[in-house]
Amino acid sequence: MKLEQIIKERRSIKRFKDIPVPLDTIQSLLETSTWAPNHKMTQPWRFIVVQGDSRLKLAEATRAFMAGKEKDPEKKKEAGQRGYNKLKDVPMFVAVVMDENPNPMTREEDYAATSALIQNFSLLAWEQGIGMIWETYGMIHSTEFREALGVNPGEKIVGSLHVGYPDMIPTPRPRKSIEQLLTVMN
Ligand SMILES: Cc1cc2nc3c(=O)[nH]c(=O)nc-3n(C[C@H](O)[C@H](O)[C@H](O)COP(=O)(O)O)c2cc1C
Repeated sequence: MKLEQIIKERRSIKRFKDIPVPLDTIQSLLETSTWAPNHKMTQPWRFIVVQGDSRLKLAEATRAFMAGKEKDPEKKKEAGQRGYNKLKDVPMFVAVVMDENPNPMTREEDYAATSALIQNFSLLAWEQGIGMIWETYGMIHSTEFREALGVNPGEKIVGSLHVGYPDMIPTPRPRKSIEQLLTVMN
């Protein structure tokens, strides 16, 4: 596949086949992804892969987080179960974690570099038939989720990537035309 085709055909995937993703493939794709541009070469990232039974830890953390947002006991249970169900069948999670640099400008540049890394990863995976969705749902900021992943104070979860072999590839949402977006200054 040409790069142009990979960029255009990649989609965010929410439904996955019940097939595990090989860890060595993911490790190799992450290694390649780290060749992202990075001002001052801070390399602020690390990765936490969650597979097998450990996935249920994240599902349980999500149950606790979602339940905690409701007051009514019945709604609590339902919200918790919805949260649990959203995560329980995800074949693999890759949490991309970034050091939060005390300098705000470096922190912003680090976030940009980490985002470039995630896009690298997503495109490389797509080339191998592996799909993902970059999730920034509320619980990535919660104590429950952070503790379940072993994320330290001073670290930001930039994305919880749900990774697996696509079961359904959604129709793309249209992009603005380049004519709308481009200003040329001669
Ligand atoms: C920083 C970032 C955070 C995202 N967080 C979520 C999310 O929490 N939930 C979700 O459904 N999609 C999330 N997405 C995926 C977007 O919804 C998706 O990229 C967009 O709808 C375009 O679809 P496509 O990726 O298939 O082209 C996120 C994307 C980015 C870049």
